[in-house]
Amino acid sequence: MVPAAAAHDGATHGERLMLVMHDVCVDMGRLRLGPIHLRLAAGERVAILGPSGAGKSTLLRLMARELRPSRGEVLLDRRPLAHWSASDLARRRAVLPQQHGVAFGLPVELVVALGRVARQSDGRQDCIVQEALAQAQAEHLQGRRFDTLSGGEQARVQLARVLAQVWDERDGLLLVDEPLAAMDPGLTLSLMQSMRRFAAARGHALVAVLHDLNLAMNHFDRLWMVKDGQLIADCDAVPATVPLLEQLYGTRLRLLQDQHGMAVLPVMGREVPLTGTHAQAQEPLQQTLHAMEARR
Ligand SMILES: Nc1ncnc2c1ncn2[C@@H]1O[C@H](COP(=O)(O)OP(=O)(O)OP(=O)(O)O)[C@@H](O)[C@H]1O
Repeated sequence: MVPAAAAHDGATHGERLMLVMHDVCVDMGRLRLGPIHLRLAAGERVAILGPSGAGKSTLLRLMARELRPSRGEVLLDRRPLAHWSASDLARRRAVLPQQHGVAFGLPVELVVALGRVARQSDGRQDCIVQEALAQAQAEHLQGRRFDTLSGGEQARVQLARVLAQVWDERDGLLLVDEPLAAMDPGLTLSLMQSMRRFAAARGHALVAVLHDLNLAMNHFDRLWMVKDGQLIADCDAVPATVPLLEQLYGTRLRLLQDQHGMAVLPVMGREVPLTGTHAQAQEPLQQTLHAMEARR
C-alpha cells in the first residue's frame, strides 16, 4: 500500500522528537509486524487504528518495551529503549494495557498507588492517588475492593493508576490500549477530555489504540493505521482521511460534520474493494494523500 511517510513524516515541524521506531519487526505467532518506521513528538496525540488482529496492541507493546523487537530499534529521547533502567522508564512512560489482569482483592487506593512504585520516597503519594482518582472520575470508589468493581469502574481505577504514574513528570508518554472501551458515552467523552487536559498540562504525548473512530477523529492529531502487521498510513486526523479509513476497514463510511466536530458512521452492506486487489481503489487513496501533501 502507500508508504506511511508519504502522508506524514512525524515530528518534522520543529517539535521535540520523543520516540522513534526504526525498521522495527517482531513475529507474533502467524503475524509478522513490521518493518515499522515511526516518529512521535512530545505532546502529540496519536490514535492507532486498524481491524481486529491487525497488530495495534503489539505496536503499542513495542513502544512500551513490553515486547522486544526481533529487528530494528525503538528510541525514547534518543536513547534505545533497551538501555533504559526499569525505574527510569517507569517514571517516564505509563502503559494501560487492554487487559490489566489485576484480579486480586486489593483496595482501589492501592491499585492506583502501584503506579508510583518506581518512586522511592514519595511524600505526595496519597495526595496524587486522590487527585488521579478524581481525574479518572473514580473518587467515589475509594475504600472498595478492586475485584468487586464493574468493568467500567475497574477501567477508571486503572486509568487513575497510569495518571498517577506520570503525574509529576514533564514530557512523558502515555500509552493506552482501548482505555474507554468499557465506558458509557457521557463518561467516554468526559474521560477523553480529562486525558487530553492531563497530557497537555504536562507536555505528555498520548498514544491510544482505539476502535472508536469518532474519538480518534475528534480528539487526536494523528492516525497510525495498521493492517496485517503493516503501518499502511501515518496521517493527520482530518476529514480527508475517510477514504483511507474505508480502505483500512474495507467498509464504506459516511462523514457527518458540524461546528461540534465529526462523526464517522459505517454504512451497512456497501463494502469497499481493498487496495492492492482492485486498482481503482488506489485512486481515492492517492488523491487523499496528494491533497495532504499539498496542504503541507
Ligand atoms: N503472545 C502471542 N502469541 C502468539 N500470537 C500473538 C500473541 N500476541 C498477539 N498475537 C497475535 O498477533 C496478532 C496481532 O495481535 P494484536 O493484539 O496486536 O492485535 P490488535 O490489532 O490489537 O487486535 P484487537 O483489535 O482485536 O485487540 C493477532 O493475530 C494475535 O493473535
